[in-house]
Amino acid sequence: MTCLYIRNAAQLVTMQGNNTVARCGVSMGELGIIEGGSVIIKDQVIGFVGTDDEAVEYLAHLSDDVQVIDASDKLVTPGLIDPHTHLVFAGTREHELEKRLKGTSYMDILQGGGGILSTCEQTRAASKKDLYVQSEQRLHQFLLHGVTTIEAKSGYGLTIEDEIKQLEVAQELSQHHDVDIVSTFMGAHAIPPEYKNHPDEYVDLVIENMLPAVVEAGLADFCDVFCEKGVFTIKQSERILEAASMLGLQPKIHADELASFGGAELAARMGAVTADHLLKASDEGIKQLAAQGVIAVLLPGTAFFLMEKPAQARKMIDAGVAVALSTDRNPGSSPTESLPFMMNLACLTMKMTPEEVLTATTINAAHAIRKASSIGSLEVGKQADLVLFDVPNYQMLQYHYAVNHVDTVVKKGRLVVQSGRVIQ
Ligand SMILES: N=CN[C@@H](CCC(=O)O)C(=O)O
Ligand SMILES: [Zn+2]
Repeated sequence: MTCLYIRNAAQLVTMQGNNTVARCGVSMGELGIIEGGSVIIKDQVIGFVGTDDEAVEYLAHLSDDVQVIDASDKLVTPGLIDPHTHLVFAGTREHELEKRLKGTSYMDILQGGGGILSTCEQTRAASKKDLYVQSEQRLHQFLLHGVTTIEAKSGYGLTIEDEIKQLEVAQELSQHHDVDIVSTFMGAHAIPPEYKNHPDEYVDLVIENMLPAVVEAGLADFCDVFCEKGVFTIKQSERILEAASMLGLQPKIHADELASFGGAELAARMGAVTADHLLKASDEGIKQLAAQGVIAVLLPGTAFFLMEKPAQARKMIDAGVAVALSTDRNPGSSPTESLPFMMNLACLTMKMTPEEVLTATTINAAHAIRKASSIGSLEVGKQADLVLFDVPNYQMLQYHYAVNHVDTVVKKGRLVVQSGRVIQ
């Protein structure tokens, strides 16, 4: 057997420490850096993490062949994790950008039958094959940006068949692509046009038909709801998430994105795994998220692209909320796979530190999808997902911004990106 020896990194960001729960407060600033650090991978798993002198000693006792990757002028981190995407959908919505630039709001577009509903129309019309091919291209982009695991939501089907179709495509992609996918059922992403005048009947359909079908088919781990003024009410969101929890799906909430609506408070009350967006979260909501250990998944690219004020990340971190970051990849409010650019925006628009953004896209993002026991840090026994960035230190990722610094990606111990190109 051949093992992979990543040698002598300028900086090795391990995220070692107490990783039993998501990090909050000062521990979001602790990266567990080893200067001149090395990692040795055997059989998809990390076998050694330490200084290069220690690595040489460790290798002396191994009889395996060794493939060496010299990382001496590079930054090495855990594979980045994106805990909030709407990966599987058909088509694009560039015409909406022009409308928004001229003053029409995102919500006006949705309420006029466009936005999510126009993607829903295109997704319903698309074959599984089409959806697979379009989503696969997005996954390639994620990988090129150092992302090795993502969460992906349904929510552009809004019928049982079309929601299942999206989730099946995500499952097939996860089986065949190097990026791992964790799935979330989001039948409550919008009220479909056929239920426009009786939304509670759609909520009943989600609860009585869609949820059991999704669970029966084993297609999702989480359930999410777009809890927002003009979309799903607090009461409707609560009903759906309670029903989902009863069936074993863990709750997540699109909360307080466009209006202060009590979404953060609902997330805390329900013990949701995450509350996402939170641009308009109230002070009380922030306090309750901290008290209940709900992870805030912040999406600075969405605020940027919708030209809204970003979430109050500093206030949240100072209040003790554990923060994760994500692209929110979708065709309307965040058409990008660049998680590194989201990290830049988190620093530059929300004043998160370079240390905090790395925590938010590794170990805290792993907690946000309940995968922290296997990914999110470089520790012996964990899955060997790593990124080599062509920079000498972690601060450079935020300073030399909006540039893709990814050189090499290792997924489950295998080289999948080299010199910035996907290896087929
Ligand atoms: N806000 C709701 N859902 C997505 C946007 C989906 C879309 O516009 O297609 C979000 O998280 O931003
Ligand atoms: Zn979203």
